[in-house]
Amino acid sequence: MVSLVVESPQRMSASQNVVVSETTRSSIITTTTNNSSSTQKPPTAPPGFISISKKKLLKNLDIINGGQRINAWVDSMRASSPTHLKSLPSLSSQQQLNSWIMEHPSALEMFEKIMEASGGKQIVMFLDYDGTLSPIVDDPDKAFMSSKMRRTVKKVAKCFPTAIVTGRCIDKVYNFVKLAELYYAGSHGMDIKGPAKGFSRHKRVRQSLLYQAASDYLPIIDEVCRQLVEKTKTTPGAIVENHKFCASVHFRCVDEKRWSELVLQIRSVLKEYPTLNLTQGRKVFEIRPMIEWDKGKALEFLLQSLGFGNSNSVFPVYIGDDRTDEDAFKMLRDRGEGFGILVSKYPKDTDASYSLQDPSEVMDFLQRLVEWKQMQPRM
Ligand SMILES: O=P(O)(O)OC[C@H]1O[C@H](O[C@H]2O[C@H](CO)[C@@H](O)[C@H](O)[C@H]2O)[C@H](O)[C@@H](O)[C@@H]1O
Repeated sequence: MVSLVVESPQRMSASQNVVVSETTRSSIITTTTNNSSSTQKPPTAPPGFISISKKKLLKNLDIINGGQRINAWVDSMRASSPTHLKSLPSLSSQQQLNSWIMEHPSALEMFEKIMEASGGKQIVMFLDYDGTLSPIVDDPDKAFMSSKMRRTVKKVAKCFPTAIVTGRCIDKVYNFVKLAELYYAGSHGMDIKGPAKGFSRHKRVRQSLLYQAASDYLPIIDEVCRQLVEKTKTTPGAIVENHKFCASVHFRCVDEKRWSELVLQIRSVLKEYPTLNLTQGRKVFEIRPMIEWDKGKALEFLLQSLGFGNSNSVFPVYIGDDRTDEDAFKMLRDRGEGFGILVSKYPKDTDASYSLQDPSEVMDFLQRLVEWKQMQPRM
């Protein structure tokens, strides 16, 4: 049994409540209601009991429940984006790593075998952005991809239909990638665009809209982002990003001592929005509409748009590093077509079949893919 370093072990909804039984509590606390008439005095509690109004009791219960939830969030924040296996004894961590690698071998080492498995089917490439095409950095606005990576992705797109699937909004990711020939699924797949008709390699053309799964949420996300900016401004290092159909609150640069304060701030905003979900990525909270749509659904939608809906002649390959990429890995496993590659140096619980260590290995893999394609006889 391998014990794993999991980036965001819990997927919790902001509206999920830990239920504390009132029956148990009533043995130590008696409650009084606020709707008793002004002439009626609330009954006094017998000696040894505390008298507390129902309103106050509910508030206190919420603090107790909230406290438990906040600790769970902070634990999960601590586990997010591990950078080393320090907490594990070195020998066993090496054994764990070896055993994980056996289960999720390097996509570079298995390259020939993977290509053999594609068996002449149409390869379609899906690429996550942060941590996959660009290295993870402190400032999300400075997550640039290298020119070499851009040239490589450009070559990949000449060989195979290629899509960027990201948590960021399309405009932001486009500013980093700058390739009009790609498909883009932004806001965790809730905003999908394709290369514009009449696309020219020489001039920038607007992508054409294919699907927006959460268009109703646009004003809500805008409002929530404004409130989150306001609420978190007293927490140094917190960064709020508006991704149009979803939002992110970064804690990579927030002092660990202030994490619970940040969770409280986020929760105090989200409690007014029961249709939004709170999940966690790499040192980031993700706020998303509570709808049945994710990167896996976006992948399926794109395959359908490309004419491979029920086809068994397609071989999709998805490369990603984060928790939200798991929905796409799972989709491929369930379809029994293609496979996922997880970008990680550390063992993680994943539905991906293969692994690559970091964006530079992703680039090597993509380059080999292009070379392999160029060697194939033309049909
Ligand atoms: O789906 P992705 O493209 O992987 O987007 C997920 C989040 O990526 C970005 O945050 C991550 O990268 C930042 C820059 O390297 C890093 O500072 C942060 O800690 C990472 O979580 C993006 O800024 C987020 O909004 C996305 O949700």
